Amino acid sequence: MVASLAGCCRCLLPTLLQRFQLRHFPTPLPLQYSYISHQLPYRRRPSIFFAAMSSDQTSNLDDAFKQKRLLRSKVRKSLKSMDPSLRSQEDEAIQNIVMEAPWFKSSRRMCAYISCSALREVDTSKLLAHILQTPSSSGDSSVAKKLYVPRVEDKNSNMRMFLISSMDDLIANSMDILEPAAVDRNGNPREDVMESDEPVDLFILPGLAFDKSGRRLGRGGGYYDTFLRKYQLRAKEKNWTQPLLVALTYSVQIMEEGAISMTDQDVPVDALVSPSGVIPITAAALERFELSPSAVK
Ligand SMILES: Nc1nc2c(c(=O)[nH]1)N(C=O)[C@@H](CNc1ccc(C(=O)N[C@@H](CCC(=O)O)C(=O)O)cc1)CN2
Ligand SMILES: Nc1ncnc2c1ncn2[C@@H]1O[C@H](COP(=O)(O)OP(=O)(O)OP(=O)(O)O)[C@@H](O)[C@H]1O
Repeated sequence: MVASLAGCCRCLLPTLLQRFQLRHFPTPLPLQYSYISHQLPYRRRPSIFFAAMSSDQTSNLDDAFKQKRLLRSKVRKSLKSMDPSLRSQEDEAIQNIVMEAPWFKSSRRMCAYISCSALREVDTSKLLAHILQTPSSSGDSSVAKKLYVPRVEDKNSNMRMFLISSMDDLIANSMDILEPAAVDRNGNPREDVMESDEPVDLFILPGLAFDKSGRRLGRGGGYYDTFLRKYQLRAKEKNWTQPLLVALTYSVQIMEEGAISMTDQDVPVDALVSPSGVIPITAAALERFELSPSAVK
């Protein structure tokens, strides 16, 4: 059934994309990943764990991490040499595309990153300001959006996402990234998205590099992959629709397919937003972007 949906999406895709003014990269749906298999949480593990893996598996894994490191340093260089005026044009274009998108407008609960300009991340400041002012500007609390943002807990790839209501809720951490304290200014604990009884509709994700089949290269901490796996598990247990995973990317961060190594702990994204438009990848993205076959009259 999945295969037939994929085939169906593929043949309808050009018409749908033209109709909805989206960009298409010819990616087979659903995704087929050539994962390198390993079973353990993969912060650098003590060698006792590696004893359970064959030497081929460990060396494949080491190759994958080595390729990731090389690609990270290549992408960091291209981001550093990006013309600042091009960067701000792209920042503006990407955020406008998101804010105008129906799938963004209809999202009520979101997790998003607080961009760090020193890391040359796609700017989210306008987007976040827009999310935070939505209830007051519309005067209708029923359309209010809830925003959860990351906070690093430790060096073991643990991160939590806390509810904020204002950018004033944030303070710079040791990496100079703004993040919320676990308690608010009155000493009350903030709402942790993992403890919320309502599902997150949308994740806005950062990353260093992406490809058109949804592979994402992060900064190497494993924070997002660990968090997303946990959240997906919670959504499954609660019988919720899985959140849509959308990554923001400058043009120079989009790689040829196959350039990003994947391990089975990496969580692929559903769609990318680049300055040229939205790039839907999975059937879930097509559905949320109202591009499902049933949307064609
Ligand atoms: N804005 C933002 N917030 C985020 C993340 C992110 O990628 N972006 N994270 C996503 O995980 C978590 C924090 N993880 C981070 C991991 C590495 C670096 C960092 O500064 N990396 C340097 C290289 C450091 C080194 O190699 O020693 C870099 O990438 O240049 C920052 C945040 C949670 N919050
Ligand atoms: N050779 C290695 N063997 C085993 N684990 C490693 C190796 N190199 C790095 N790791 C660990 O794997 C984890 C994830 O690394 P990976 O490169 O996939 O992160 P990422 O996907 O870039 O990060 P994020 O999920 O935060 O975006 C990190 O905790 C890292 O310490």
